[in-house]
Order: sequence, then C-alpha cells, then structure tokens
Amino acid sequence: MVAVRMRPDAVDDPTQTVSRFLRPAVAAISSNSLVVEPSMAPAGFRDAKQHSFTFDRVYDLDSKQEEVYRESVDPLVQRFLSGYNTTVFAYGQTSSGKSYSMGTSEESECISIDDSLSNLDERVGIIPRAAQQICATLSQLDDEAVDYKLSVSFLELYNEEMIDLLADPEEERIPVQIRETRAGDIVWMGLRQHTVCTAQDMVRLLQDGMAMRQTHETDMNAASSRSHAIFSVTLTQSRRHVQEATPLNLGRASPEKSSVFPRTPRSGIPTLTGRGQHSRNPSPTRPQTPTRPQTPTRLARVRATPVRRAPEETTVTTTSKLHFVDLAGSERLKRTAAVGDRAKEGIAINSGLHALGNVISLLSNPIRSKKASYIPYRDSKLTRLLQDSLGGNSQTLMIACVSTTEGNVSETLNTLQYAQRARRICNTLERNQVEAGWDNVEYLQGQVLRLRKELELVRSSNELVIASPQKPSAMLPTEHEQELLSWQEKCTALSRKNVELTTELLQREQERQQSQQSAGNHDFLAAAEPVIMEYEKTVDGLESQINMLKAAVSYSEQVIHEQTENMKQVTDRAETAERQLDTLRETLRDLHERLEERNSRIEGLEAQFRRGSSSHATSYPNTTASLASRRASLGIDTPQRSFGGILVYKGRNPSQRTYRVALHSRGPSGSDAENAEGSRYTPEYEKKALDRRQSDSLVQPMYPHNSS
Ligand SMILES: Nc1ncnc2c1ncn2[C@@H]1O[C@H](COP(=O)(O)OP(=O)(O)OP(=O)(O)O)[C@@H](O)[C@H]1O
Repeated sequence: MVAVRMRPDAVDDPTQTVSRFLRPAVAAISSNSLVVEPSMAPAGFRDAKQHSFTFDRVYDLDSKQEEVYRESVDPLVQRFLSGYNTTVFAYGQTSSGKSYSMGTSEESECISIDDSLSNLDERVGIIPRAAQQICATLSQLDDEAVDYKLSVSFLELYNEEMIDLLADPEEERIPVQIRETRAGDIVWMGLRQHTVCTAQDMVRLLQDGMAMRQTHETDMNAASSRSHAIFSVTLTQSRRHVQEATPLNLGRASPEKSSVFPRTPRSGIPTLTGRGQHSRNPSPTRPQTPTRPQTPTRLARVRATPVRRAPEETTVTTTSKLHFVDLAGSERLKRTAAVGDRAKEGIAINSGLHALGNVISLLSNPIRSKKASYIPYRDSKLTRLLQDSLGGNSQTLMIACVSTTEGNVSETLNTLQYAQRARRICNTLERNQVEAGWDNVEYLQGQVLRLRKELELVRSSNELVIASPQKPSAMLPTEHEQELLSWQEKCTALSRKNVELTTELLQREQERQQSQQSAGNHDFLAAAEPVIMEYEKTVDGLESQINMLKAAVSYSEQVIHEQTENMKQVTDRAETAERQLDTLRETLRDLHERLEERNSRIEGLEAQFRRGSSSHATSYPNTTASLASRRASLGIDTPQRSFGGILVYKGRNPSQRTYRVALHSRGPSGSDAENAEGSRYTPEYEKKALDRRQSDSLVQPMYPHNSS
C-alpha cells in the first residue's frame, strides 16, 4: 500500500530563494491521484503532456497527522494486533516531512511522557499514536487465557553500520548483525529488546533513541536525519487452550490446531542476546505429558462410557512485529552543500536508497522477479534489514513524502516513480503462530505414542462392534452404523496423522542425532567461537567497506553522468552559437560587399564631384576661398558632396579615410520636402548650413572627428 503526503511549502527554505522555485508544481486532483504540471517539469520529463499518478491515498498540503494515522496506519496496527507482521516506512527527498510524519522529528520529542497520550497535539506523528492505540487496545482485552508481552527495539543504520539506539552507552557495544535462518527468515542479532507496559514507556524509549540518532544541519534541513532508523514493536500473544475431559476428540489436539500450521517463528524477530533486561523469544513451554487413555474391555463399556482423557493444555504463541522505518532523505549533495562527513553520509544514504530502489524495481515486476535468480537484498544493509518487509511476510505501507514546489520537482517526480513501483509489490501474509512443543522432540514422541494408543483403541472397538455375536452388524440400528462410519473416518484420519507425525518425528530424531554429534564437537566449537566471532566481525567490516565503496562508485557514476549531460548541453549550445556565428559571418560578408559597391560608387561620384567643384572654384573663387577659411578656422573637414539626401564626409587623414553617412535633418532651406527629395550640394547651401549649425550648436555631431 502506498500513500503520498505533500509537505506544505517551506517559505523559509534557504535553497529556494528564487520565487519561481516556490511556485506550486504538484496538485492533488482526488483523494488518490495527483498531477505534476508539465511546464514545470525538468527537461528529462518534458516528453509527456501531463504526469499523473494514482496511489492508494494522496494527502494534500493541509492534511493532518491524525487524518494520516486514522486512514492509513490504524488498519495496519489492527493487523499487527491480530498477529501479522506489518511495516510502515517513509520515503522521500530530504526535508520532505518523513520524520515529521513518522513522529521521529523534534515535534514528537516535545511530547510530555506524563501525558495520558489521549489528547495528542496535532503535530505528533505516527509512532506515538500507534503506541497509544496498541496499549489502549491491549488494556481493553479481557481474555484470561492470553498472555501479552510487548517489547521495543530501536536500530539505526548509519554509514552502513548498525547501531542499537537503546543500548546502554556505558556498556560495551555489541555489534548488531543480520543473520538468515535456514528457513530463510531474517534475524537481527545483538539488538536489545525492552519490555514495555504502557504507551508512555514506548514513547520514552522512542525519545531516548531519537536523542542518540545522528542528525545534522544541512542547507536543506536544519535537523536532517543522517541515518535510516527502524523502531520496532514486538507483540507476543500466548494463548492457552485447555481441553476438558471430553470424549475422545480424535485428530484435534487443540481448537486451533487445524488452522495452525507448525512452523518456526518468521522473519523480523530480532534474536536476543540475553543481556541486561533482554527478553527472550518465548521458548515454548514444555507440554504436559500426554495422558494414556483407558483401554476398554467390552463394547458396552466403549458405548456407555466414552473414552475420556484428562484435561490437556496447549499453548499457541503468536508473534507479530511492527516496524516503523524512517529513511534518511535522498539528497543531491550539491543542493545540501554537504562536504566532508556530511558528504560521506550523503553517499551512504543515497547508496542504500539506490539499492532499495533496485530491489523495489525487481519485486514490482513479477515476471522479472520470477526470472531473476535472486533479488539483490545483499547490496546494502538497508535492503537486507527490510528484506521481509519488502518481499516477505509483512503488510507494508509506504508513505512517500513530497514537496510541491517547482524547485523540487525533479526529486518529487523521482519519489513518485519510486512509490509507483513499490505499489506493484505483492507480499504474502501469514500469521506467525507456533504451537508450544512443535520444536520439542520429546513432546512429539509423546504425541505419537498417544495417538497410536488411541488408534489401537478405536480399531479394537470397531472390531468388537463388527464381531459382536449378540448384535450382528446387519441388525445394528442406523445411528450405530453412522457412528461406526464416523469412527472409521476418524480412524483413517488418525492413521494419516500418525504417518505424518512419525515422519516428522524421524526427521526430528535425525536432527537430534546431528545436534548430539555436534555436541560432541562442542569443545571444539567453544574454542573456535571467539575466532568465528572475530572472523564475522572482519567479514562485517569488509562488507561495510565494500558497500561504502560501492556507494562511492555509484555516486561518482552519478556525478559523471551529470557532467556528461552538462557537457552535452554545452556542446549543443556551442554548436548553436557556431551556426549563429556562420550566419553573422554571411551577413558581414554581404555588408562588406555592399560597402565595397557603395565605395566604388562613391569613388565614381567623387571623381564627378572633383570635376564639378573645380569648375565651381573657377566660377566662384571668393565664395569658395572664404568658405574654406571659415571651415579651417572651425577645424572642420570639407564635405565632399550631397546626394540622395545623404551627406558624405571625408576624413582628414587619407590613410584613415572613413565615411559618415548622415541623413539631412533639414534641407538647405529647412523644408522637409526638400529633405525627402534630397538636395544638391552647393557652396551656398553649405555656407547657409554652417551658419545655421553654428548658431544651433549642432556642428559637432555632424562632422566626423572620430571615425564611425
Ligand atoms: N506536513 C507538515 N506540516 C508541517 N510541517 C511540516 C510537515 N512536513 C514537514 N514539516 C516540517 O518540515 C521540516 C522538515 O521535515 P522533516 O525533518 O520531517 O524532513 P525529513 O524528510 O525527515 O528530512 P531528512 O530526510 O533530511 O531528515 C520540519 O521542520 C518539519 O516540522
């Protein structure tokens, strides 16, 4: 089951200083679906028109802690109370509200443990609420035949190292190890179990553990969890079944026996080390020695006095686990600005989540997971710890926490895709029930003996009935025939049961012999134990190193991938720029050609002009001379000509000869019409123009002192 919870916008998010990044990009469209706005999606996701996702439940920005608990977690807690393993885990990018939702953030640290926990503050998260519900339900149960035992443990996975958060800091630290039983169940060794009686006890232990947990400030979260944490509650319910002194109840040793398949306790049950206040996994109580039934001597006795046996008590133990997993947030080291230890933590966090993603991917695809010879649980300690919750015997709720702002849209899409894959995983649920004595050879031997006797008894009574001379079978009343038939059926069932038990007994016997043999090697094992422990520690250390190296490699790969992407973008941009440059070069070449053309036209016109001006100088020598002197006094170049409404000036220095082309602001007479038509240059015209410009102080911009 997957629920998505949106975190309200963080107005004080230091990484989102640009208001565009605070724009909402995700919206809930119903109670179980949401969309991510495509315009705001990053380049890689921009292919589809709209990204819509469907989950079991979507909690909008204004959702309350109580609502999330009541709708999504409460049913799971009920399952836990009825004997099933359950897991709630929060997943999402850093600062998306995982700890807030789970109740492992500062908000939950503030709960007063003296409170009755009945009127919880709205900000209190899932774990304290579950503690309250569990204890309230158990205290209301009034069944004297059942003994309950609650215990909790708190495990932290920090940099691939497993730490018991509830261990006494003054005691020597026992390394927590993950072991797999022959039945394929995962057990956590060395983790301390604390027996609790009230919700306050549980919350106090939660708070104690949280105080020990690794949190640090990053650029994205003032109190960022730098580790994954699993708070586990174990409920052991031992139900006694007393069989009254009744007629032979063949094939039914206890009322629940038919529904209880003998099996060893399942996964997720931490194996305890028996130190301090550790509680042990309940070892089945030694069953009472079976009572031998009386052998009847006569049929009449069988009928008149049904075979009775003394009351017999059996104990069925149900063990269920409830894991609350607060994962550290996935993060981009660049955005969290993590360096040094923070960066190392970030790498370990991301690698664990990456391995979790791989496992989820495989499990979510039934065809692939069937084909795959194994699921890579061993790739990280996180996946190994959660092996049962992910693909085993557990009902699991994933709460995917997301931010809705545009600045986080790529992480949000990643989380949603991760969650969608997780939703496709189907686990098989079994109640973890064990009848006392199922792993006890003596008990099983006793059972077989008893059943054999009962079988003999039934057989002999049948023979007696059939062979009785006084009452031939043909003369038996119908009810007796039916009774006989039912006895025969019971007899067959009993025989079958007998065969099964004998086989099992043989197996147990073999196992016992093997264990006796190994007991012969006990001395050797005792001597070798420290070496084995040392060896295991070394293997564990090496495994951690390998996982860290793997994490570093995967981080480097991610960086290389990002850089390759950047490089591709830069190359694309360079190519675009190159193309633009080519176009500009073309344009420039065109302009050059046009300039050349103009120049040659100007050259031609200059030549014409020179010819014309020499004839003018001859005709108007005084005017020309006075104009030249006035121009010289003003330090102005001589305009060469006027044509088509354009004045062309020649620079003083012939080597830096430049042209300035300027539109007439006014024609010689100042009329626009003249201006539009253009005017011909004459010394009179220039004289007038000079006078005018001197008076208007417009001379300066019209003359090219600088080349332009
Ligand atoms: N639904 C919510 N309502 C109000 N405040 C919230 C909500 N979700 C998160 N916050 C606030 O946002 C901040 C960050 O949340 P939180 O620490 O739970 O993030 P996180 O996902 O656990 O981050 P990290 O992975 O870095 O530990 C906290 O101050 C928390 O109080």
